[in-house]
This record gives sequence, C-alpha cells and structure tokens, in this order.
Amino acid sequence: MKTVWKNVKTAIKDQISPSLYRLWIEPIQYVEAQDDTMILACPNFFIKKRIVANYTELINHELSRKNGRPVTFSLQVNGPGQNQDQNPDPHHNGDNGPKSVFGAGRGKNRGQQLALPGIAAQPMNGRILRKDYTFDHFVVGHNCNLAYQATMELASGKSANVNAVFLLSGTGMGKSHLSQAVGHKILSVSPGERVYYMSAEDFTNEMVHAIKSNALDTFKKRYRDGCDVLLLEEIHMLSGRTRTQTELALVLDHLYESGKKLIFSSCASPSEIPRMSDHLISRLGQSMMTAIDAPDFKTRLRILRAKARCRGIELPGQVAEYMAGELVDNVRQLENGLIGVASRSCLMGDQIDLDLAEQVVKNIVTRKKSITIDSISRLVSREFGVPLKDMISRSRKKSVVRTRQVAIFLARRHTSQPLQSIGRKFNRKHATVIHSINSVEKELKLKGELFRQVQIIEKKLESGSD
Ligand SMILES: Nc1ncnc2c1ncn2[C@@H]1O[C@H](COP(=O)(O)OP(=O)(O)OP(=O)(O)O)[C@@H](O)[C@H]1O
Repeated sequence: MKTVWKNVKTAIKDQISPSLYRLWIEPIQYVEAQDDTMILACPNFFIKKRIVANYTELINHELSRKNGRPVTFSLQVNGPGQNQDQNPDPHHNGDNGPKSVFGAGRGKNRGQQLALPGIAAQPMNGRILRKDYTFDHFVVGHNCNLAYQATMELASGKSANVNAVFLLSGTGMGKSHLSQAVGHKILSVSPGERVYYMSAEDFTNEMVHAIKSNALDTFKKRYRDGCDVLLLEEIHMLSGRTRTQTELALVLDHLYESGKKLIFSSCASPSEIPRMSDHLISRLGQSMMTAIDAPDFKTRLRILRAKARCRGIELPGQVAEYMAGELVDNVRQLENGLIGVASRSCLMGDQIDLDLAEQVVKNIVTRKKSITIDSISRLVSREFGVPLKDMISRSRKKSVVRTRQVAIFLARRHTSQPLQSIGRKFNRKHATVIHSINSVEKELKLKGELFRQVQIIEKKLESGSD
C-alpha cells in the first residue's frame, strides 16, 4: 500500500502546479491501510485543513483509481502540533493569543523547544519552513546580493534600520527560500520568537474565517500582539481584496510601530499591483525594496554545484558547465535539470555524463520552447471558442475577458516571458496582467469547471498537441 500511495502522489504531481504539490502533497506520508481507508499523516493542522479542503476529491479519486475500488483516506497530524488534534482549527484556541505548537506554554520562551538541526521548523502560525531553505543553502551572486544582505541583516537583528524587507522577483528566483531562511535563522537563535509564515492568500482566508465565526477581534489581536516576525508571501494575491487590504494595513501599522520584523514577497511592487489601497501601498512602501534578478552563468554554476553537493549527486565539471549554460530561465529550472539527470542516471543505471545531461536539458528546453504565448493563445482560443482577434481586442464581454485571462495565466505559468511581454501580446497593461493571473488563480481554487478546462489545456500544452 505504501507503493500505492507513492503512485498516487506521482499521479497528483502531474495534475497540479509544482509549487502546490511541494506545499501540500509532498509532505503527506503513508501510515497504514485499514480496509477501504488509507491512513496518511501530515506535519501540522494548518496543512491538514488545507489538504482536506482542497484535495480530498483528488486524493480519493486517485486512491480509488490506483486500487481499482473505492478507497478514501483519513489524515492524521504527526508534526509537533499533533496535540492540537482535538481542535479542528489551529487558529482558534479559545483564548486571546496563539498557543505555541511546540508546547503548552503561553507567552514568549515558555514551553518551547528548539528546532532540531536538519528538521523542518514549524513557525507559531502558518506553514512549515522547508528545512533546506536556509541562508547556508542560499548561493549569493550579484543578482541577489542586496536581497541576501537585507534579509540576513533583518534576521540577525544587527541593524535597527532594517525591520522590513520586500522581495521582488519573477518565479523561481529564491523569494520563498530567503523568506524561510529568515524564519529559520530567527528561530535558531531565539526559539521563543513568534514567527508567522504564510501567503497573502492564507492571511485572507484566515481573516474571512474569523469574520464568519465572529472572531475578527481575536484575529486582529493575534497578529498585533502575538506576532514578532511576519513572513508574508505573494503580496500580489491581495489585488482587489479591499477588506483584507484594510485589515492588513492596520496590522502593519501596529507591527511597524512596535518594531517587529517583516518580510514580504511578490512578483510585482506594491504600486504595480492593481486595485491596491493607498494605505497598504504606503505601508508596504516603508519596507526596503530589493529585487532578485536572474543569476548569471557563474552564479548558476555555483548554485548547481551547491545543490548537487547537498543532494549527494556527483556532477562532473563539464556537465555542470553545460547545464548552467543551457538552463538560464530561473533557479527552479536549474534545479529541475539537476533532479532530472540524477533520477535518469539512477533509473537507467547510467553515469551522469554530457550525453545524459543533453537529453534532460533538451527535454526541458524543448518543452519550454514549444510552449509560447502564441501556442497558448491558439489553444485557449480553440478550447473556449473565442476567436484570437477578440482575445486581443478591447472587448469587455464576459466570455472574452475570461478566455483572455486564462491565456494570460497560462502564459505566465508555462513560459518564461516577463509580465510586460505577456501584456503586450494581449494589448493589456502590466496591472491587468497581474489582475488576470490573480483572478484565474482564485477561481482554480474552487476546483470547478474552469479548473477542469485548464487541466485539459495544460495536458495538451505539455504533450505538444497544440
Ligand atoms: N540563490 C539561490 N541559491 C540556492 N538556491 C536557490 C537560489 N535561488 C533560488 N534557489 C532555489 O530555487 C528554487 C525556487 O526558489 P523559490 O521557491 O524560493 O522561488 P520563488 O521566487 O519564491 O518562486 P515563486 O514566485 O514561483 O514562488 C528553490 O528550490 C530554491 O532553493
């Protein structure tokens, strides 16, 4: 049954984005099978809640498919927060402050336990920190020097001048890595610090939940009085969310005034994000803005070598140079290349050499090259029955807007084109591009009709059946 779960994971990996897979599915572990139920475990309550809300249908479907009969799953919490199992909502402790997931104590430094080296750390609120996303594992080049220095300075508390840093970059450039590195560093020195790590989407959901359950005051108090370090990712997701923006801006007012540490990350600067309140733009603007650019050849080579060392992969010099020369889009792509050569070598029993690397790189690059904004537009136009000329027109007709938004979203996800270029192709401004991406992402979460349509289009894109 353990193998069945492995196969289910692989099947799910093909159906959702790599980042969603990494966040929610990868940490799930097989425990045991009982009749028609597979018992699985995840690290904490927060993750459990998300998995149950968003992936129950998909997991049950794949489990049944792989078993050839109806099988469902039950999820238990195996992380340090398992003693909260009686409380279905980790954010509602029934008191005014958050409980530490490390122990029963309330208040700083009480009942807490040092995070063990090499073990993923659990902040007080939000997602777990990936154990390898530390400063030690981050390779510093010209492209990310400022971001590294600023986050390091903030984490080590050496300078009173840097209390808030805004990380700005395209996908796969290390924003999450650096944000989590700050969390690790602070927790390793002061385990009592109340670190909150989450995406803007999580913050929104938590707030909506608090409003629905009449607990908005508790929610606000938790952030204002219970948080020492706020690591908030994907700020662009706040576009158009007026109420969340208002509450977040007020929370930030408070946190800034009390000298708390703040890290934000986004693919657009606050003023570029459409439908953002002036209050929030101004609060975010108080942070130190640092951009991470694409790494140059030398840095790519150093990253590749460091990642290979860390994973115990022996990468011959020539191969490393070849891969660093070819995989230029972002660091995630480089890492995928490394994992590709290692797994191919392991499966086929071949040595890692130039031939093998060429095959892997060719796969990545060809896959990437064959997917262009034009090929995406053609496919989306066909699938939605909306002519290409309408997609680039000024039309505000609902069906045309939706089709255009999906094409923009897919162009962002499947090509390495910058947002400006994507906007130009559809005659749209940068702000509209961000709004389109956010709007589609939001609807995909509902797992409805659009989700299925996008899945089908993605399969066709990846198989090259444009
Ligand atoms: N300078 C670096 N040194 C080592 N690893 C890096 C570096 N930059 C990025 N990475 C690695 O690249 C991968 C992608 O990074 P990360 O997830 O932090 O990107 P991101 O900018 O947050 O992307 P997204 O916006 O898509 O979420 C991670 O595995 C990370 O460890």
